[in-house]
Amino acid sequence: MTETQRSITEVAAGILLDAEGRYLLGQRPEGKPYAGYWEVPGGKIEKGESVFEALKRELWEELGIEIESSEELTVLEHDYPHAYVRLHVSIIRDWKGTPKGCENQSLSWELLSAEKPSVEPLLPAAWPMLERLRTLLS
Ligand SMILES: Nc1nc2c([nH]c(=O)n2[C@@H]2O[C@H](COP(=O)(O)OP(=O)(O)OP(=O)(O)O)[C@@H](O)[C@H]2O)c(=O)[nH]1
Repeated sequence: MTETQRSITEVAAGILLDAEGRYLLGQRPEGKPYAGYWEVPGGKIEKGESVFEALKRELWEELGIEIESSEELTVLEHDYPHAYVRLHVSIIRDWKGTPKGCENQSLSWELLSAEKPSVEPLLPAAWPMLERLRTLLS
């Protein structure tokens, strides 16, 4: 397949934001592209799913939490060697349950007011979404 024929992978990503101004990052498990990199929770949107439905499913599978609502933050695209990805990024302020690493992934709560996260490396496309969030909330 040539570059111009690359299909777009649609992804839903959810920034969990708590009352203390912290957001959640998860570490990509072994076996996935960019294993070991930190990311905002989420995953690929399946055929027939809305962004919210995908987010709800992914956050249940990955973190064991239930969400009833989300706020759209931004849509951004990133050209990776393995895929051309379009990320639909939402903010989630309310959820049921305590996030845990259901896929054995490590989790880290990070302060939005900090200059950069305490964990690294981050997936390249995670940086612009955090920038967007800071701009919105500042
Ligand atoms: N969840 C998430 N994915 C991101 C972020 N940034 C980013 O570039 N991506 C990209 O979006 C895609 C998400 O796919 P994924 O592999 O996590 O999706 P998934 O859980 O459905 O994977 P699976 O098909 O292996 O089950 C990957 O290509 C990943 O590199 C981010 O902050 N969060």
